[in-house]
Amino acid sequence: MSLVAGVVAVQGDVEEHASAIERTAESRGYEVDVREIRESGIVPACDLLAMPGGESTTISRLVHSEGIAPEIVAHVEAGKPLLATCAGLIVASRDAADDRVDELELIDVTVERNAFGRQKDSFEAPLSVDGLADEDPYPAVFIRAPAIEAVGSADVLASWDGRPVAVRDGPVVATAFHPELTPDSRVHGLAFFDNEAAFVPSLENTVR
Ligand SMILES: NC(=O)CC[C@H](N)C(=O)O
Repeated sequence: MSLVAGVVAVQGDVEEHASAIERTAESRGYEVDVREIRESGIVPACDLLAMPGGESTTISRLVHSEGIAPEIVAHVEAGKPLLATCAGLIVASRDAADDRVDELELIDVTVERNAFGRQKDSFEAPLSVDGLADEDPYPAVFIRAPAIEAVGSADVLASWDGRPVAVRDGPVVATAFHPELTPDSRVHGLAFFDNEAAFVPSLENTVR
């Protein structure tokens, strides 16, 4: 069984997501072909997608100018899984409160960019995340992270400092932190293989 995974690669920490996806798929016994997405035409062939951290205004501008944005929307509308992290969460949100971000409106949340204070620009926190394979705390790395300010129909999976930092909205799982930067692949596992609301075409008719 070989899966096709896409990592939105217009900007941001692409390699780390590609490695995390390979690790996660292998641990589940699947082969995976990871494709870096810098142009339109690749997303429709993908079973699952990651939109990484980086600089959200740049990622937003390029996914629109390259014609990738409507393909990501169609992927999610088809029920296929998307993991959106940090800047990816900002771009996928309903409202990022910044005119330079043209949101994809895939997650019913409002976010505030760079919301965790200056002394906390970068930090690691042990999080309790709903839906992970076990209950051990998840080592979450935050780098100039956004906060999720208002949650509509999305489910909150984890909070830190009284604010939601991981959510699920149908086939989309999104985090304010960077699950691709730690060897712990449970968040990728949740987003791609354990989300009952998501459909992975290549795994249809296989026992997960
Ligand atoms: N690590 C990140 O992805 C940071 C996101 C960045 N602060 C932004 O708003 O685009």
